[in-house]
Amino acid sequence: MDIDQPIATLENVSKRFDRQNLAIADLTLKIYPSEILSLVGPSGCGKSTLLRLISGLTSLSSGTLNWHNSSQSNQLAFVFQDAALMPWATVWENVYLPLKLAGVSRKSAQDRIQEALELVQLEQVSTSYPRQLSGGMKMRVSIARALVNTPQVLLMDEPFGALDDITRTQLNDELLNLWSQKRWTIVFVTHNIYEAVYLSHRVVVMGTAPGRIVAEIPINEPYPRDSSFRGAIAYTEYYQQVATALSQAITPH
Ligand SMILES: Nc1ncnc2c1ncn2[C@@H]1O[C@H](COP(=O)(O)OP(=O)(O)OP(=O)(O)O)[C@@H](O)[C@H]1O
Repeated sequence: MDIDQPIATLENVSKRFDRQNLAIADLTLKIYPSEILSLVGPSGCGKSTLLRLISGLTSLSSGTLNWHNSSQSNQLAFVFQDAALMPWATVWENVYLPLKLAGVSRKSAQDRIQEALELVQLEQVSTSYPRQLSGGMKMRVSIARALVNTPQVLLMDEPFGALDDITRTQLNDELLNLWSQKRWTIVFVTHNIYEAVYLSHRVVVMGTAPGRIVAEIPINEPYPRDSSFRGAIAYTEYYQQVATALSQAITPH
């Protein structure tokens, strides 16, 4: 695949929920293969709406969304902040759910579930129930459930927003480690600037009223990234760049 060619292009996209509420206005964005793209912005600027537009869960009011290889639009997986696991079902059963819904038998699903659980290092707890797991482990189950369908594009809506800082840092590292193996395209919504800088090739800063892009900040730091990046001056400088763009984002234009 040509990495200079976007896999998806949103052009002049707007989303209006009702007459008063223009959630997103005239937004243009290209998404490239295997990139990690973060969306940051003040509450209500339309980050989740944009993710839902990309996923096709919400329809555009105007503009276009093109998947340049039509099969890619079918290979999306969503991860939400709330792990949303079935409490009465084991880890294995929770990860099996998308395959079950797709009509895959338990026997045929076995290997894929095993691989997904190994990826997030949960194969030891496959027979545990969600109540027996920590918040970080629940989120890993949620990620395994997204990965079991072998998506090409992961849409993640504040997946680590409810976790403590140490667990978040750990899961950021695990996500990058998984990404280096699988090279999905990831669109990642977060309120945490450090997280956005650490993970991303590109941080897209959105502003409110109406929801729009105010800055795109490339993070020109090679992968693999680790704690040495977190301690680097460049990390703080990127943080400042994003923070400055964000402070402009909340000023009406
Ligand atoms: N289903 C809906 N019906 C009506 N309005 C909606 C709907 N979904 C979102 N909105 C509105 O669209 C705007 C953008 O909301 P959205 O949830 O996308 O913002 P956000 O940037 O993700 O916010 P947060 O950071 O608080 O999660 C808000 O004004 C919100 O009230």
